[in-house]
Amino acid sequence: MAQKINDLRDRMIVGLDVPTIWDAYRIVATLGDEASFYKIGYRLAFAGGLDLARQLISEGKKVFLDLKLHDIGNTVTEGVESVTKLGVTFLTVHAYPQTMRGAVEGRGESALRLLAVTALTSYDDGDLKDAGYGLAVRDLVRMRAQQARIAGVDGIVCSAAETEIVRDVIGPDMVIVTPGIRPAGSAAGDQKRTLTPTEAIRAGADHLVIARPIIRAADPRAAAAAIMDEIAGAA
Ligand SMILES: O=C(O)c1cc(=O)[nH]c(=O)n1[C@@H]1O[C@H](COP(=O)(O)O)[C@@H](O)[C@H]1O
Repeated sequence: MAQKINDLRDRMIVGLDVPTIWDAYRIVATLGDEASFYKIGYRLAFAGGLDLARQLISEGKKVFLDLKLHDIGNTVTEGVESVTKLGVTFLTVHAYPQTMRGAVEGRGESALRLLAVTALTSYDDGDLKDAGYGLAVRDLVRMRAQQARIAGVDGIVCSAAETEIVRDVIGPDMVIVTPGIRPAGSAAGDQKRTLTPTEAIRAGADHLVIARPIIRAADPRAAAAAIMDEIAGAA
């Protein structure tokens, strides 16, 4: 796994889940060298976040564009083709076979890496049942990881609690990206499948996605530094 990640700092991806690009710039300035990789989700993507992505990339940061695309295959292909021109590192799509095949076609030979979201970390077995699924979380994650490997995407988004199952299915080359990370003592909020940074790294996650425990901390830089210390200690 280590060969996929050149810089230990890249293992921490900070979610810029803030309302405006000015709030995002403030966080990036505050974190300084503590963070090298940022995630832009819908909240910012619909509020100037694509320009922010280009700006961050021009400053040497890496960007994960979290759009969780899901549509008919042709529309996904065309959407992903547009994203390849932004220069972002990661893009999320939902792990439905048609969607993933469409996304792989749109990615083509570009440098964009596609991540397939298996089962959202705010879901437990009961939430999946409510959504009409007859599978437990772990079984759905395993099935979708298998389908993702066959479709040819580049990585999996799952809870760190499922890294072992997923690694077993996808082999050593695809990346595993885990949100739902909570340092000991921090509020889970709406997340249901959480692990600490240390547990996630020890379980084999390549990248940890963390938003509220950093961006809503009284001292975001200290919070990010503490998480990086945990990552370095467990890696
Ligand atoms: O694709 C994601 O990044 C994602 C997938 C998932 O299953 N769960 C999940 O929380 N996320 C994202 O990861 C971030 C987690 O944020 P916090 O719970 O505040 O750390 C949010 O931006 C979510 O949109």
